[in-house]
Amino acid sequence: MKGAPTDQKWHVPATEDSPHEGGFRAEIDVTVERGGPRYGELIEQVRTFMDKVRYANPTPELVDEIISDLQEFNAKLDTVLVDEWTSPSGTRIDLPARGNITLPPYEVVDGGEHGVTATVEFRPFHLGGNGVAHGGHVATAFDDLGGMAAALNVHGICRTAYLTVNYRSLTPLSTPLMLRTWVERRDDRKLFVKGTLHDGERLCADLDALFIALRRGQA
Ligand SMILES: CCCCCCCCCCCC(=O)SCCNC(=O)CCNC(=O)[C@H](O)C(C)(C)COP(=O)(O)OP(=O)(O)OC[C@H]1O[C@@H](n2cnc3c(N)ncnc32)[C@H](O)[C@@H]1OP(=O)(O)O
Repeated sequence: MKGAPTDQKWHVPATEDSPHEGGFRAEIDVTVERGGPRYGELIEQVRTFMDKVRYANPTPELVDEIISDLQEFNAKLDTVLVDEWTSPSGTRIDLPARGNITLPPYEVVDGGEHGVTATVEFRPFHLGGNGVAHGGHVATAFDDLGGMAAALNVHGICRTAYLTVNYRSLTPLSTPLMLRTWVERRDDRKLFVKGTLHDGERLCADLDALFIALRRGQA
């Protein structure tokens, strides 16, 4: 098996309280409570673990030991799996990147119909090569924060139709960067979104994207 796990049950069926099956919910059930007060520390430990894995050259014995520890952690989490809408990872709006472990951690400093401004710091595990960020992770940050600008503009969830990132200069790791996104033009359900990523005064990348506002109940 390469590239994706095929032996996992990822699908959690909808219930009456969570009638989302087959769809992309129009609202996100955000929270500052699920997972408890130390949930952010858990996410941070996971990110730190990924940083270490990216740069470690472990002995085979240490690999055996860590696999065994991870199997124990995974068995613990197997007992508390829920659906994507109620998992704190992605819905904890009080945490960087809503506690979403898959996103580069960002902190929104301003957001509204006019756009979003956030600080973002690519972690050591976001390495592309030669000590700088992988372009795909830069695109991920733009997708999420571009999508957020679109969502705030229409007060509803939007989907990416296209996303063009121009890489203007290298994007450093472990450095607070400034990411801005805004809706430049709206044409009914089409939101033309622009964005920039800066390291101080230096432009690292910019964004040209189209997001489509979903119709109610649209998958
Ligand atoms: C606190 C919480 C924060 C919440 C913040 C959370 C932010 C998360 C953001 C993450 C966003 C994602 O990654 S979403 C995942 C990545 N994206 C996807 O998987 C999308 C896959 N594609 C689709 O599902 C679909 O193609 C859609 C939804 C994009 C569009 O389908 P549709 O709804 O049926 O609409 P459709 O009629 O086709 O298109 C509507 C209009 O847009 C135009 N259009 C559509 N696609 C394109 C295109 N690629 N390039 C040009 N134009 C296009 C059409 O010509 C049409 O124009 P006209 O004839 O009207 O003029």
